[in-house]
Amino acid sequence: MSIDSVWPASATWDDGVLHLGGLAVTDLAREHGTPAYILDEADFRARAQAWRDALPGGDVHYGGKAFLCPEVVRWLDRLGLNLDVCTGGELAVAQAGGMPPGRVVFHGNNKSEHELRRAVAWGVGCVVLDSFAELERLAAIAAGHGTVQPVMIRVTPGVDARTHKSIATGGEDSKFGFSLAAGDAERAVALVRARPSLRLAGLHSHIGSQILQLDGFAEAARRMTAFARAMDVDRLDLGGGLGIAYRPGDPQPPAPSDLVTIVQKETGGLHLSVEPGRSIAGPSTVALYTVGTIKGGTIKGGYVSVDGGMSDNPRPAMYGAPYTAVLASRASSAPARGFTVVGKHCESGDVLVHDARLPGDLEPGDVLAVPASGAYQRSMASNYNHVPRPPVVAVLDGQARIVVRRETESDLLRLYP
Ligand SMILES: Cc1ncc(COP(=O)(O)O)c(C=O)c1O
Ligand SMILES: N[C@@H](CCCC[NH3+])C(=O)O
Repeated sequence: MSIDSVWPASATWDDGVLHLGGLAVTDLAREHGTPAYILDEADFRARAQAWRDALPGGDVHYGGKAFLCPEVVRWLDRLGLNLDVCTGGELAVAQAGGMPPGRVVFHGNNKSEHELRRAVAWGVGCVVLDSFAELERLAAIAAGHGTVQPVMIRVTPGVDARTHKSIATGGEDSKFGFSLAAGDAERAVALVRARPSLRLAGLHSHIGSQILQLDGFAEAARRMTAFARAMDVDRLDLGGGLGIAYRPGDPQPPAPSDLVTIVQKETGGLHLSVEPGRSIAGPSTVALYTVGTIKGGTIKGGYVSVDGGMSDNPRPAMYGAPYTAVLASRASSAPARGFTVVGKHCESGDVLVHDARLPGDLEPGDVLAVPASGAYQRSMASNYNHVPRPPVVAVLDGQARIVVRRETESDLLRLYP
């Protein structure tokens, strides 16, 4: 199966049973339970490597918010990727995974004093400044620590990324960054240069996420390059944002090398960094669910309830994100019917797939597979209704390894004094 397909590279089908990393999902579901995220390790690494290869002279910082655990940090480290974190929690995972601090970039529009102190004390390679208040806070912390902290300035370039409004970040009206148009970005450059405890290491922009057309990246690169030249800065970080296909019929996203080529036409000789998250993690992982109940299933549609839901994938409820679900545990020749695949939460909006086509003989106990489940799913999972969060199981060459274990009710009860 091609790496561009909606399924991970190792996916094969044998008599109606999906195999990932050489293992039948029926066996994985039996051993690890459902819901579960099955991560194709080779697929993840290949996508990370494709970014690394696309930008040999620059830096690739994996956007850890898409999905992070210590094992993934170790893979990235060995592949020569750096890491973008945006909270103290993500920083802690970077530390736990052994990422050298100099290869960590620390983001966030409201980093706490405590988070900034930790970042400086650990020696993170770069803090991306997002506000004037933070600039002064960090300058004081670094001075107190007796260090000179490298920083980038996050610039809002005023570019429409053509994505869902909740995940667009580069327009003029954004909670992120310093406005280019209002002159805030220029003022921030001057202020950083006036603070002996800060060193300007570059300029940053990130226009949004799940972007499938490259023109927004090109426009951002054009504006950022002009600004960098005007400010005499020679390093640009253009953030993440490349989208993925969620359903078999979706347009194939551009390759990392396509994006880099387009952007480099604008940035000329400037040193370039990128921060891909979704395009590495998203397609690598398949979510498995077990069918519990079925209602209807007519031309008008019925409901298939599975054992997970908006707690392990809030994206359909939050962004109207489209997904597909397929029967993955047996062959069926029954004609397909329309179903809404829903979760087990007390919420009518608890929908995983709005317009699934599933065999009419679907029954409780069948396993459904949802591809493209690796980004912003486990990382955004919640304990709504006191549901323990699912595990992430990495598969490779017939071996399965738990890289995030399933939460238990004891984990949840431990919170209560
Ligand atoms: C600053 C920054 N960098 C990188 C990313 C990763 O983006 P994506 O997962 O869309 O590649 C994000 C998330 O949108 C971000 O906010
Ligand atoms: N959580 C969003 C992406 C946010 C990107 C982070 N800045 C999603 O699920 O699509």
